[in-house]
Amino acid sequence: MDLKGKVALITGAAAGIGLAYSEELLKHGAKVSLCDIDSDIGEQIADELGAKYGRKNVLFCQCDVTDYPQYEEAFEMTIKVFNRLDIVINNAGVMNDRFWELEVDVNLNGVIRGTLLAYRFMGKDRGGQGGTIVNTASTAFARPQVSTPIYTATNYAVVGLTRAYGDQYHVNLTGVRSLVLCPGLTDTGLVKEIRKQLMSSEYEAAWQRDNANCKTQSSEHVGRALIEILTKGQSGSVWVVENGQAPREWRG
Ligand SMILES: NC(=O)C1=CN([C@@H]2O[C@H](COP(=O)(O)OP(=O)(O)OC[C@H]3O[C@@H](n4cnc5c(N)ncnc54)[C@H](O)[C@@H]3O)[C@@H](O)[C@H]2O)C=CC1
Ligand SMILES: CCCCCC(=O)/C=C/C=C\C/C=C\C/C=C\CCCC(=O)O
Repeated sequence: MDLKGKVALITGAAAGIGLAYSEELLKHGAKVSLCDIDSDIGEQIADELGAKYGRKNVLFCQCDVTDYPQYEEAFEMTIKVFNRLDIVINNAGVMNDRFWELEVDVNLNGVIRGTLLAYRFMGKDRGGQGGTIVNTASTAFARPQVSTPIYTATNYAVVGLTRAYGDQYHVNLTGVRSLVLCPGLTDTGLVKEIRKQLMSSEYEAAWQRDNANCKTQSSEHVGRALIEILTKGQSGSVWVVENGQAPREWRG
C-alpha cells in the first residue's frame, strides 16, 4: 500500500503505540489525525510532529472513544481538514481490571464505535471510497493474561470483531479491509502502578508469571510492524508482534 498522501485517523495517538503509529505513518508520507482524550499532551505532540513532518500533515482532535458524538465529530473534522479518509486505527486502550466497565467501554465498545464510524465515512455502500481499519489488540488474545482476565476478554473480542468484519463478504459490500495487530509486552505508559490495575493485589504473582518469558519491545518497533501489515495484510488477518521480532501472521 502506498501511504503517500493517505489520511489516517488514529485513536490513543498522544502516547505509546498510537504515537509510534502516527510518526511512522508521517515518515511514509501520510497525513494523520491524532485523536486522544488527553488534549494537553495531544496538542503538544501535534505541534512537535507538525514541526518535524509539516504542519499541514498533522491534526489533533480531542476525542474520548467512549463518547460516540465526540468520536463522530473527530471523523467529521478529519474529513473537513484533509478532504479524505483512508485508514482508521482503533488503538486507544486501558488496562485496569478494577475499573472493568470503563475498560470494556474503551477497549471493546470504543473499537466497535470506531469501526461503525469507519464504515459510515469510508464504506463504498455509504458513498465513501473504501479504506482500511486496523485494530490494536494484544497477544493476550492468544495466551490469556491470567493476571488481567477482563483485559484479556476485551482483546479476544476485538480479534473476533476484526475477523468477522474482515471477511470478504464485508469487503465486497464496503470496500473496507480490516486487520488486527496484537503486540506483546511493549514499553509504554499503559502500566502506571500495576498493583492498582489488577482486580486483586494478590494477582501480582500471576502478573510476574504472565510476563516472565517476554522480552519488552519498543513502541517504535510496533510502529514499524504497522507499516508492514498495512502493506501486505489480507482483510481479516491477525498479526502478532512480540519480543522485538518481525510481525507474523497468526493462523489459529
Ligand atoms: N503496552 C503494551 O505492552 C501493550 C499494549 N497493547 C494495546 O495497545 C494499545 C495502546 O496502548 P499503549 O500505547 O501501551 O498505552 P498508553 O497508555 O501508552 O497510551 C494509550 C493512549 O490512549 C489514550 N486513551 C485512553 N483512554 C482513551 C479514551 N477513552 N479515548 C481516547 N483516548 C484514550 C491515552 O490518553 C493514551 O494517550 C492499547 O489498546 C493496549 O491495550 C497491546 C499489547 C501490549
Ligand atoms: C504476556 C502478555 C503480553 C500482553 C501485553 C499487554 O497486553 C499489556 C501489557 C501491559 C503493560 C506493558 C507496559 C509496560 C511494559 C514495561 C515493563 C514490563 C515489566 C514487567 C514486570 O516485571 O513488571
